[in-house]
Order: sequence, then C-alpha cells, then structure tokens
Amino acid sequence: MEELKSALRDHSLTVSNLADKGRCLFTTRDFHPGEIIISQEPYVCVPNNTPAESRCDGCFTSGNLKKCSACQVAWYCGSTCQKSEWKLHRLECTTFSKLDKSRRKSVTSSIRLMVKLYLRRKLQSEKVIPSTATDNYDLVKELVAHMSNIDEKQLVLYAQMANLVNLILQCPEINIKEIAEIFSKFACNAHTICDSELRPLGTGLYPVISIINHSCLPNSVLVFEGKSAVVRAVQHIPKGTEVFISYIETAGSTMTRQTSLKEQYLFTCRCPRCSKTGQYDDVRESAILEGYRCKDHKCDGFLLRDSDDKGFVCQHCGLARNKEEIKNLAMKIKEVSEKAVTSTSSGNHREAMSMYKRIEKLQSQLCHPFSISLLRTREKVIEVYFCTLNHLLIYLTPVNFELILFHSYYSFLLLI
Ligand SMILES: C[S@@+](CC[C@H](N)C(=O)[O-])C[C@H]1O[C@@H](n2cnc3c(N)ncnc32)[C@H](O)[C@@H]1O
Repeated sequence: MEELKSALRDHSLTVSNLADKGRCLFTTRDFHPGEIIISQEPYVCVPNNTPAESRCDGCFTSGNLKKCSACQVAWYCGSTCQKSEWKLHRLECTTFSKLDKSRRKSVTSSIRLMVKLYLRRKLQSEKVIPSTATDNYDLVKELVAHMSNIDEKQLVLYAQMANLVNLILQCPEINIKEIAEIFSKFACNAHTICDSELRPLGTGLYPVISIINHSCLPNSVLVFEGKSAVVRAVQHIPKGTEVFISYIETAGSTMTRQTSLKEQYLFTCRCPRCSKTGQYDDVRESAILEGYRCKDHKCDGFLLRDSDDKGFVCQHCGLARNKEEIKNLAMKIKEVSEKAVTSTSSGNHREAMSMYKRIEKLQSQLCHPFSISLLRTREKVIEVYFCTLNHLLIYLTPVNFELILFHSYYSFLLLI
C-alpha cells in the first residue's frame, strides 16, 4: 500500500478510506477539464470472442486473424501481438491444449480471465514478469468482493465456476474459495473495454482504476485507448476533491440508476443527483427520460400518472392519455423489437432495418421526444444501416464503389 501511495503521489493523487464507501481516490492538486488524472494497463484482460467474431489477444482488432494452432483458443493479428502476449500465453496454451474439445468450449471470457489472473500471479511471484507498485497481485487482493452481501444462488454459481477453473488448471495448491471470491471481485471491479464508439471489445481488470468510486454526476470519465484505461477530468477538479466516474449509463431515471447500482455493485448511491429523489426536477427528468409524450405532438410537456391511476396527464397542457392506449402501443413495440432482434442475429440486416424503423415510428407516438429508448432505437437504426452498407461493399468493384458510397450517404442523410 505504501508503494502505491508513493506512486499515486507522483500523479498528484492520494487514497483515503471512508466508512460508507471504502477506499476513495482524492486529488492533491487542481485538474483541468480534459486532463488525464490516471491511466493504467490491465492486470489481465480478455477479448470478446464469439463464434461469429474473434479478436486479437494482443490488440483486440478483428478480421484477418490466425488461431493459435496448439490451444485453439487465442487469436492473433500477427507476430508482434503474438510475441507481446507470449510469456503469459505460453502457460495458458499448455493448460488449454490439454483440454478435450467439450471442456475447451466451457472456457468463457470470465473463466479465461480467471485462468490468466492465476497464471500472471504465478509468473510475477516467480519474477518471470516484473511487478511494480501499480502492477501486482496485492492490488487485486485489496479489491472489494462483497462476499457477505451476495445471494446464495450467486455464491453457488461462483463456486461452480471456481471448480471449473480448478479442473482446467489442475494445480494441487489451488484455493477454490479464493477463486470464488475473485469471481465476485470481477463482478464489481472488472471493466468492459470499449472502442471510441463505445462498442465492447473485451473485459479487463485495472486494480488502481478500481479504487475510483461512482457518482451519477461524475467529475471524470473512464475511456479506453486500446487496452489502456484512461481517466480524464470532465470539469475543473479542485485540489482535495474525490475523483468520481460513473459505473453505469447516466441517462436513466433515478430509480433505474439506483436499481442497477444496487444489483451489480451492492450499494445505494447518495450522489447529489440521487439525493434529489422525489423533488420536482428529479421527477421531471425521470418522466422525460423514461416516460410518455403528450397526446398533442406540438406540446413537449412530460406526463405523470393521474390521481385515480386511469392514465397519464401532461404536466404542461393538462391533456390526458389513456392507460389502455399506452399499453397497446407498448405491446406492439415489444412485439416488433423481438422480431428485430431475431432478424439482426440471423444477419438479415434489411429486415432488421425496417423493423427498427417501425419501432422508431411507434416509439415516437409513445415516448417523450427526449426519451432514452427513442434515442437508443435511432442509434440502432444507424448501426444496422452501416451493417447493410458494409454487406453491400463486399460485392462492389472499385469502379462503382464511389458512386454507391455517395448514394448510400445521401440516403442515410434522408433517413435521419
Ligand atoms: C470499484 S469499487 C470502488 C472502490 C472501493 N470503494 C474500494 O474500497 O475498493 C466499487 C465498490 O465501491 C463502493 N462504492 C463505489 N461508489 C460508491 C458510492 N458512491 N457510495 C458508496 N459506495 C460506493 C461499492 O461498495 C462498490 O461495490
């Protein structure tokens, strides 16, 4: 801990312990908006590999990869990435190569993350991989696990996963209880590594970044540059302030945010935004983000339940919306959404596109114009549109490429 404190001092940061939150990261000088507060390489990480798409173990890129012929689990884009991962993969490869085909299929991302963690710890203790103040297994030991607060079903699942890790590693000195506890640490400390467009690429454990607590009104943001986790100030942060990031999507109602924080991170948020629960501003914000639109499409008022619970009333113009009408629209949206998911997963992008456009139309009748569901559907329309475009490009010759690209871009502009 002393080593870490000294390393953090060089970054103008310090760690404190508060009764209600545990460890917290504080600044010891002012930070400007956009400035990097801290960055860290993962202690361990794994790419998201699915049967449809694999990613390079070294740089997480997809496309044009070669599978490790020995273990059939890791993929690489070239020899540079293969070499950079070799010290750890050498042990991992020997472990996975011994598995039969069906057991190899049970190596999910979290199982692989645990295997890598165990092997990296071993390599650091044998000094094959060097340890530093910010890159050592003691930092993993410090992470919160919430073992006494998780339910029995979850505990059983962690124990089963730990047993599987034991079968894979075949190490006599392995401690199943400790492995189960680390799975619980993964749940509230591991980060999804995303690209600049927030598409998930993999999962990583960053034990120093994990000291940072959550706020729904954060002063910093966690982004990824390749596999490095980078925390940047999003506002002026004065000396002596706690650094906060958001663990969840902040564009949600207070109830939605509180529920997901409680479920995954096992705490009740008391940030300035959550402290406003029930006040007019909070009710209004929640009704806009997750509520319904006014029947009069020229009015942008937000709706609240009427007193006899028969429907919803616009708080701006007083117009009422019937509960049944809302229920019918919501059911139609659910129906089309299920079809859209099926079309997307079967690769039928054209059909998916028309489904998402239909959902967008229905949601425009139901939801407030600034609703988060409507925003997500529009995002999906754009995503599926680009999938359709990519699919088309495969069949193009260079001659008509530019013409069709121009046409596509033009129709995209019309679409939005
Ligand atoms: C990634 S860790 C953050 C560091 C943690 N405080 C520690 O001692 O290691 C996440 C855990 O910290 C606690 N935590 C994070 N933000 C909090 C907050 N705003 N209020 C209370 N507890 C919080 C919760 O126990 C949560 O599961």
